[in-house]
Amino acid sequence: MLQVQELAVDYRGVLGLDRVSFRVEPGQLVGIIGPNGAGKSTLLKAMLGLIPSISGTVQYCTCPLHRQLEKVAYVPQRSLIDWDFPITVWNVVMMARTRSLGWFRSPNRAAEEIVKAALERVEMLHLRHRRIGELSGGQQQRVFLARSLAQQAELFLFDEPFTGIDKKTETIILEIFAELRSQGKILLVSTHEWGQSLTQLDRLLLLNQRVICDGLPQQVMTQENLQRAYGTALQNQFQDLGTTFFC
Ligand SMILES: Nc1ncnc2c1ncn2[C@@H]1O[C@H](COP(=O)(O)OP(=O)(O)OP(=O)(O)O)[C@@H](O)[C@H]1O
Repeated sequence: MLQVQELAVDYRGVLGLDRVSFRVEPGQLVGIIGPNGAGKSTLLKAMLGLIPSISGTVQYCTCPLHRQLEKVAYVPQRSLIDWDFPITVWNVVMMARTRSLGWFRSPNRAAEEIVKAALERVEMLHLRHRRIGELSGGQQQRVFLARSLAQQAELFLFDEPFTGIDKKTETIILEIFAELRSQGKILLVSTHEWGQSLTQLDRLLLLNQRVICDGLPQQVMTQENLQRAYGTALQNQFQDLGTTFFC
Protein backbone atom coordinates (compact mmCIF):
# COMPACT_ATOMS: atom_id res chain seq x y z
CA MET A 1 0.00 0.00 0.00
CA LEU A 2 1.06 3.59 -0.72
CA GLN A 3 0.45 5.99 2.12
CA VAL A 4 0.87 9.75 1.95
CA GLN A 5 0.46 11.54 5.27
CA GLU A 6 0.28 15.26 5.93
CA LEU A 7 2.54 16.11 3.00
CA ALA A 8 3.20 19.86 2.76
CA VAL A 9 5.38 21.91 0.40
CA ASP A 10 6.34 25.55 0.77
CA TYR A 11 7.76 27.52 -2.18
CA ARG A 12 9.56 30.36 -0.40
CA GLY A 13 6.55 31.45 1.63
CA VAL A 14 3.88 30.25 -0.83
CA LEU A 15 2.09 27.04 0.06
CA GLY A 16 2.34 24.54 -2.83
CA LEU A 17 0.72 21.71 -0.93
CA ASP A 18 -1.15 21.78 2.37
CA ARG A 19 -1.02 18.63 4.54
CA VAL A 20 -2.18 16.19 1.87
CA SER A 21 -3.03 12.67 3.03
CA PHE A 22 -4.37 9.65 1.13
CA ARG A 23 -3.80 5.93 0.64
CA VAL A 24 -3.73 3.80 -2.49
CA GLU A 25 -4.07 0.03 -2.60
CA PRO A 26 -2.39 -2.20 -5.21
CA GLY A 27 -4.43 -2.40 -8.41
CA GLN A 28 -5.92 1.07 -8.04
CA LEU A 29 -5.97 3.76 -10.70
CA VAL A 30 -6.28 7.14 -9.01
CA GLY A 31 -6.88 10.38 -10.89
CA ILE A 32 -5.69 13.71 -9.51
CA ILE A 33 -7.62 16.74 -10.71
CA GLY A 34 -7.72 20.36 -9.70
CA PRO A 35 -7.40 23.82 -11.22
CA ASN A 36 -4.16 25.29 -12.61
CA GLY A 37 -1.70 25.73 -9.78
CA ALA A 38 -3.60 23.34 -7.49
CA GLY A 39 -0.41 21.45 -6.68
CA LYS A 40 -0.89 18.31 -8.81
CA SER A 41 2.67 18.31 -10.18
CA THR A 42 4.00 19.43 -6.81
CA LEU A 43 2.34 16.44 -5.17
CA LEU A 44 3.93 13.92 -7.56
CA LYS A 45 7.37 15.54 -7.30
CA ALA A 46 7.22 15.85 -3.51
CA MET A 47 6.19 12.19 -3.21
CA LEU A 48 9.41 11.24 -5.02
CA GLY A 49 11.57 13.66 -3.04
CA LEU A 50 12.34 15.68 -6.21
CA ILE A 51 11.35 18.81 -4.28
CA PRO A 52 11.67 19.21 -0.50
CA SER A 53 8.60 18.95 1.72
CA ILE A 54 8.28 20.89 4.97
CA SER A 55 6.30 18.09 6.64
CA GLY A 56 4.76 14.71 6.04
CA THR A 57 5.71 11.21 5.01
CA VAL A 58 5.31 9.03 1.93
CA GLN A 59 5.52 5.33 2.53
CA TYR A 60 5.25 2.34 0.24
CA CYS A 61 4.88 -1.05 1.92
CA THR A 62 5.74 0.68 5.23
CA CYS A 63 9.14 2.05 4.04
CA PRO A 64 9.89 5.59 2.80
CA LEU A 65 9.18 5.78 -0.93
CA HIS A 66 12.29 7.87 -1.69
CA ARG A 67 14.43 4.89 -0.64
CA GLN A 68 12.72 2.62 -3.18
CA LEU A 69 12.66 4.79 -6.27
CA GLU A 70 13.62 1.82 -8.45
CA LYS A 71 10.02 0.66 -7.91
CA VAL A 72 8.57 3.90 -9.30
CA ALA A 73 8.09 4.93 -12.93
CA TYR A 74 7.54 8.68 -13.22
CA VAL A 75 6.52 10.37 -16.46
CA PRO A 76 6.79 14.16 -16.02
CA GLN A 77 4.82 16.82 -17.84
CA ARG A 78 5.85 17.23 -21.50
CA SER A 79 6.96 20.80 -20.80
CA LEU A 80 9.67 19.55 -18.43
CA ILE A 81 11.32 17.34 -21.07
CA ASP A 82 14.06 18.70 -23.35
CA TRP A 83 12.80 17.52 -26.75
CA ASP A 84 15.90 18.92 -28.50
CA PHE A 85 18.20 16.52 -26.65
CA PRO A 86 19.83 14.37 -29.36
CA ILE A 87 18.68 10.93 -28.23
CA THR A 88 16.86 8.20 -30.14
CA VAL A 89 13.57 6.57 -29.21
CA TRP A 90 15.39 3.30 -28.47
CA ASN A 91 17.87 4.94 -26.10
CA VAL A 92 15.17 6.83 -24.19
CA VAL A 93 13.45 3.54 -23.41
CA MET A 94 16.76 1.77 -22.71
CA MET A 95 17.42 4.39 -20.01
CA ALA A 96 14.76 2.60 -17.96
CA ARG A 97 17.10 -0.40 -17.71
CA THR A 98 20.21 1.64 -16.82
CA ARG A 99 19.59 1.45 -13.08
CA SER A 100 19.63 -2.34 -13.06
CA LEU A 101 22.45 -2.61 -15.64
CA GLY A 102 24.70 0.11 -14.24
CA TRP A 103 25.87 3.09 -16.31
CA PHE A 104 29.03 1.50 -17.73
CA ARG A 105 27.70 -1.88 -18.85
CA SER A 106 26.36 -2.47 -22.33
CA PRO A 107 22.73 -3.51 -22.56
CA ASN A 108 22.36 -7.28 -22.45
CA ARG A 109 19.97 -9.39 -24.46
CA ALA A 110 17.35 -9.43 -21.71
CA ALA A 111 17.33 -5.60 -21.49
CA GLU A 112 16.99 -5.36 -25.27
CA GLU A 113 14.04 -7.74 -25.23
CA ILE A 114 12.30 -5.68 -22.53
CA VAL A 115 12.84 -2.45 -24.47
CA LYS A 116 11.65 -4.05 -27.71
CA ALA A 117 8.48 -5.39 -26.06
CA ALA A 118 7.72 -2.00 -24.48
CA LEU A 119 8.12 -0.20 -27.82
CA GLU A 120 5.99 -2.81 -29.57
CA ARG A 121 3.26 -2.38 -26.96
CA VAL A 122 2.99 1.35 -27.71
CA GLU A 123 3.33 0.76 -31.48
CA MET A 124 6.60 2.69 -31.72
CA LEU A 125 9.17 -0.01 -32.52
CA HIS A 126 9.31 0.99 -36.19
CA LEU A 127 10.44 4.50 -35.15
CA ARG A 128 13.15 3.30 -32.75
CA HIS A 129 16.01 5.01 -34.64
CA ARG A 130 14.28 8.40 -34.76
CA ARG A 131 15.35 11.25 -32.51
CA ILE A 132 12.65 12.13 -29.99
CA GLY A 133 12.49 15.72 -31.26
CA GLU A 134 11.32 14.41 -34.66
CA LEU A 135 8.14 12.83 -33.26
CA SER A 136 4.61 14.13 -32.83
CA GLY A 137 3.34 14.96 -29.35
CA GLY A 138 1.41 11.69 -29.14
CA GLN A 139 4.40 9.64 -30.32
CA GLN A 140 6.62 11.35 -27.75
CA GLN A 141 4.17 10.53 -25.00
CA ARG A 142 4.12 6.89 -26.14
CA VAL A 143 7.93 6.73 -25.97
CA PHE A 144 7.86 7.86 -22.37
CA LEU A 145 5.04 5.44 -21.66
CA ALA A 146 7.25 2.67 -23.10
CA ARG A 147 10.11 3.79 -20.89
CA SER A 148 7.86 3.48 -17.83
CA LEU A 149 6.82 -0.02 -18.93
CA ALA A 150 10.45 -1.07 -19.49
CA GLN A 151 11.24 -0.04 -15.93
CA GLN A 152 8.96 -2.85 -14.70
CA ALA A 153 7.90 -0.67 -11.79
CA GLU A 154 5.27 -1.25 -9.11
CA LEU A 155 4.07 2.36 -8.94
CA PHE A 156 3.39 4.59 -11.91
CA LEU A 157 3.12 8.37 -11.62
CA PHE A 158 1.96 10.22 -14.73
CA ASP A 159 1.80 14.01 -14.89
CA GLU A 160 -0.65 15.26 -17.54
CA PRO A 161 -0.25 12.28 -19.94
CA PHE A 162 -3.23 13.33 -22.10
CA THR A 163 -1.95 16.79 -22.97
CA GLY A 164 -1.17 17.37 -26.67
CA ILE A 165 -1.83 13.83 -27.87
CA ASP A 166 -3.92 12.20 -30.61
CA LYS A 167 -6.86 9.81 -30.24
CA LYS A 168 -4.75 6.71 -31.00
CA THR A 169 -2.30 7.58 -28.22
CA GLU A 170 -5.14 8.22 -25.80
CA THR A 171 -6.56 4.77 -26.56
CA ILE A 172 -3.16 3.10 -26.07
CA ILE A 173 -2.58 4.94 -22.79
CA LEU A 174 -5.99 3.95 -21.42
CA GLU A 175 -5.50 0.31 -22.49
CA ILE A 176 -2.12 0.21 -20.75
CA PHE A 177 -3.53 1.78 -17.61
CA ALA A 178 -6.14 -0.99 -17.51
CA GLU A 179 -3.47 -3.68 -18.02
CA LEU A 180 -1.21 -2.28 -15.28
CA ARG A 181 -4.14 -2.04 -12.92
CA SER A 182 -5.09 -5.68 -13.53
CA GLN A 183 -1.44 -6.60 -12.76
CA GLY A 184 -1.86 -5.03 -9.30
CA LYS A 185 0.19 -1.91 -9.99
CA ILE A 186 -0.55 1.44 -8.39
CA LEU A 187 -1.23 4.31 -10.80
CA LEU A 188 -1.49 8.00 -9.97
CA VAL A 189 -2.43 10.20 -12.90
CA SER A 190 -2.68 13.97 -12.74
CA THR A 191 -4.74 15.53 -15.51
CA HIS A 192 -7.06 18.25 -16.67
CA GLU A 193 -8.37 16.06 -19.46
CA TRP A 194 -10.11 12.95 -18.18
CA GLY A 195 -13.24 13.59 -20.16
CA GLN A 196 -15.40 10.49 -20.30
CA SER A 197 -12.44 8.34 -19.15
CA LEU A 198 -13.30 9.35 -15.59
CA THR A 199 -15.43 6.23 -15.42
CA GLN A 200 -12.26 4.09 -15.62
CA LEU A 201 -10.91 5.48 -12.36
CA ASP A 202 -11.10 3.65 -9.07
CA ARG A 203 -10.72 6.91 -7.22
CA LEU A 204 -10.48 10.59 -7.83
CA LEU A 205 -8.52 13.05 -5.71
CA LEU A 206 -9.75 16.61 -6.06
CA LEU A 207 -6.94 18.92 -5.07
CA ASN A 208 -6.49 22.61 -4.47
CA GLN A 209 -3.38 22.76 -2.29
CA ARG A 210 -5.27 20.50 0.12
CA VAL A 211 -7.49 17.50 -0.62
CA ILE A 212 -10.96 18.88 -1.34
CA CYS A 213 -12.47 15.42 -1.86
CA ASP A 214 -11.22 11.84 -2.26
CA GLY A 215 -13.58 9.10 -3.41
CA LEU A 216 -15.34 7.46 -6.33
CA PRO A 217 -15.52 9.79 -9.36
CA GLN A 218 -19.29 10.16 -9.03
CA GLN A 219 -18.91 11.07 -5.34
CA VAL A 220 -16.20 13.63 -6.06
CA MET A 221 -17.65 15.27 -9.18
CA THR A 222 -20.46 17.14 -7.51
CA GLN A 223 -21.23 20.78 -8.21
CA GLU A 224 -20.45 21.61 -4.60
CA ASN A 225 -17.00 19.96 -4.58
CA LEU A 226 -16.04 21.40 -7.96
CA GLN A 227 -17.16 24.85 -6.89
CA ARG A 228 -14.97 24.55 -3.78
CA ALA A 229 -11.96 23.53 -5.88
CA TYR A 230 -12.42 25.63 -9.03
CA GLY A 231 -14.54 28.56 -7.94
CA THR A 232 -15.42 30.75 -10.91
CA ALA A 233 -13.16 28.76 -13.28
CA LEU A 234 -15.59 25.82 -13.01
CA GLN A 235 -17.57 26.44 -16.17
CA ASN A 236 -14.51 26.64 -18.44
CA GLN A 237 -12.71 23.65 -16.96
CA PHE A 238 -15.60 21.23 -17.29
CA GLN A 239 -17.61 22.40 -20.24
CA ASP A 240 -16.56 19.25 -22.20
CA LEU A 241 -17.93 16.95 -19.52
CA GLY A 242 -21.51 18.11 -19.86
CA THR A 243 -23.63 17.27 -16.88
CA THR A 244 -22.85 13.53 -16.73
CA PHE A 245 -20.71 13.75 -13.64
CA PHE A 246 -22.43 16.50 -11.79
CA CYS A 247 -24.58 14.85 -9.17
N1 LIG B 1 9.56 25.85 -8.50
C1 LIG B 1 8.58 26.61 -8.02
N2 LIG B 1 8.85 27.74 -7.33
C2 LIG B 1 7.86 28.50 -6.83
N3 LIG B 1 6.56 28.20 -6.93
C3 LIG B 1 6.22 27.10 -7.61
C4 LIG B 1 7.21 26.24 -8.19
N4 LIG B 1 6.57 25.20 -8.80
C5 LIG B 1 5.26 25.42 -8.60
N5 LIG B 1 5.04 26.54 -7.90
C6 LIG B 1 3.74 27.07 -7.46
O1 LIG B 1 3.10 26.08 -6.69
C7 LIG B 1 1.70 26.00 -7.00
C8 LIG B 1 1.35 24.58 -7.49
O2 LIG B 1 1.97 24.39 -8.78
P1 LIG B 1 1.84 23.01 -9.58
O3 LIG B 1 2.64 23.16 -10.83
O4 LIG B 1 2.18 21.89 -8.68
O5 LIG B 1 0.29 22.97 -9.89
P2 LIG B 1 -0.50 22.09 -10.93
O6 LIG B 1 -1.79 21.72 -10.27
O7 LIG B 1 0.34 20.97 -11.42
O8 LIG B 1 -0.77 23.15 -12.07
P3 LIG B 1 -1.01 22.91 -13.66
O9 LIG B 1 -2.30 22.19 -13.77
O10 LIG B 1 -1.10 24.32 -14.17
O11 LIG B 1 0.16 22.15 -14.19
C9 LIG B 1 1.43 27.09 -8.01
O12 LIG B 1 0.99 28.23 -7.34
C10 LIG B 1 2.80 27.32 -8.65
O13 LIG B 1 2.93 28.65 -9.12
